Amino acid sequence: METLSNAMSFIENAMYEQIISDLAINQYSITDHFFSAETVSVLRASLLAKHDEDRFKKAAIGNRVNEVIVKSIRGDHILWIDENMANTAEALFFNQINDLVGYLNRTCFMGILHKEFHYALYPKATFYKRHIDTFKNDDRRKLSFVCYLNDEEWQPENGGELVLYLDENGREAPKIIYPLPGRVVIFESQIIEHEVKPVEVERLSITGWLKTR
Ligand SMILES: O=C(O)CCC(=O)C(=O)O
Ligand SMILES: [Fe+2]
Repeated sequence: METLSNAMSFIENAMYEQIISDLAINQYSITDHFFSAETVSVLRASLLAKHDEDRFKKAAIGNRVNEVIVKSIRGDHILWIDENMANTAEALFFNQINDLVGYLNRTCFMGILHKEFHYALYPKATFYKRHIDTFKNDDRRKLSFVCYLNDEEWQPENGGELVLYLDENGREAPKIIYPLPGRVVIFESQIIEHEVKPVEVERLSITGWLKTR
């Protein structure tokens, strides 16, 4: 039987603590090697296999009830990932996400109840113009999460930087982030405007949201 002290025992996780403190101070966090090289490599293979099977769709703007495809705003192709149908790679992904969510809820009472994730592939010359991740008719998205699945040789000239438009004492301060493999960027969905710069080389990622209610 589980004793009370077992139930309450808690192992502090330095990586998660860093994320929590970065989010509290800056409203965003960047974590390199959130996923191991092995996990990134199986997730990339899973993304590419499903893309080859033609399962991706052109991404739309708006939420699932009122979406439209506008190539002048975003040009990525996406595929939603169903946790209940996860393959081995996706199960590794969700294990780690669920661990993070459990930690956030236990330590910060964040009240994350739902999550949604999709693969994204940005073909050459596509981009995602400056936007915010919450919808007019739905503000449940609390934290935006992006994980990059590009290969190890990713170069700055490949483009596709994520730019976060931060506020520094009332002045706009763009923060440029390269989509390096295994890197995870988490930010406040309701606050931070951001964009994906045009890509020169196909750019691979998983994007998702941790949601309340
Ligand atoms: O891929 C990224 O860096 C960000 C993607 C994004 O902003 C989105 O899908 O809403
Ligand atoms: Fe976004």
